[in-house]
Amino acid sequence: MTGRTDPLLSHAELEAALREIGATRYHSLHPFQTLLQEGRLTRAQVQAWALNRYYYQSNIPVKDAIILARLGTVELRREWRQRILDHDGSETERGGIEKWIALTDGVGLDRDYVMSGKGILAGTRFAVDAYVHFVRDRTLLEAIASSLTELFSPNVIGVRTRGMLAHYDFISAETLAYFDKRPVQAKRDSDFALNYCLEHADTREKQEAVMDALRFKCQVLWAQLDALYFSYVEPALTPPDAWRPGEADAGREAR
Ligand SMILES: O=C(O)c1cc(C(=O)O)c2c(n1)C(=O)C(=O)c1cc(C(=O)O)[nH]c1-2
Repeated sequence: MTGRTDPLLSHAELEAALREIGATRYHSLHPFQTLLQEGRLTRAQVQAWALNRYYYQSNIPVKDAIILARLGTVELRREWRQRILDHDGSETERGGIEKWIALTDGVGLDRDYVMSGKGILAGTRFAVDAYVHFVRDRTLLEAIASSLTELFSPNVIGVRTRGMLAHYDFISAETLAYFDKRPVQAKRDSDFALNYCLEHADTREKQEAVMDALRFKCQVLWAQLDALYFSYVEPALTPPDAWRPGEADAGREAR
């Protein structure tokens, strides 16, 4: 057992501890992720994933704007604002949110419905809102540490994209274009966040807080896939108010 009064970890030890948290808790290990990348979901189940994940995507620049406002120097803000640009885009470049809408278009969901936020699972909403509130309420160090799941995302994105393209005839490379730039962006962002955390966690207590923030964020991602699994795979108990297969399906007759 480790405690908050244990000695300070070296940078290498803290990094190894963070990587161990990812190796045992990241959403790449979730059964829903396995089904998704192995082509074992129906089109409707993939639609449920795309619809719910839009809520995560659309809140990423919101949480980054909260962090931005808490950063005390021009250099740090300049670094962090790139994250907001990546998602919100600009006059000349499509951002991640727009590309996610291309993804939900691609799987046949009505875009007004997707953007309205209607039909998303309560589990999705609670998990994503908890992430936004975490970066607002905790220390800046914890807020930055909670983005460290991105250390592990390039790998899962590669496996997921290759798997989906290979297994689903309704998925094209254009539909998944959102993921093209993410591994490079995620590496840049997580390298920066990791260095920040290694440098600023200068007591054992802060190092433990960084690890706890990463565990929390793994739970934010895991809980979203739990909600999808429970509601649309097994036992497939779709809650009242949640999207149902066939609803908002741009590929079929509107009802
Ligand atoms: O596809 C994925 O598995 C995945 C994971 C994560 C992550 O680990 O939080 C992010 C993303 N994608 C992503 O696209 C993204 O923009 C993103 C931002 C953040 C963050 O916490 O700031 N995580 C993630």
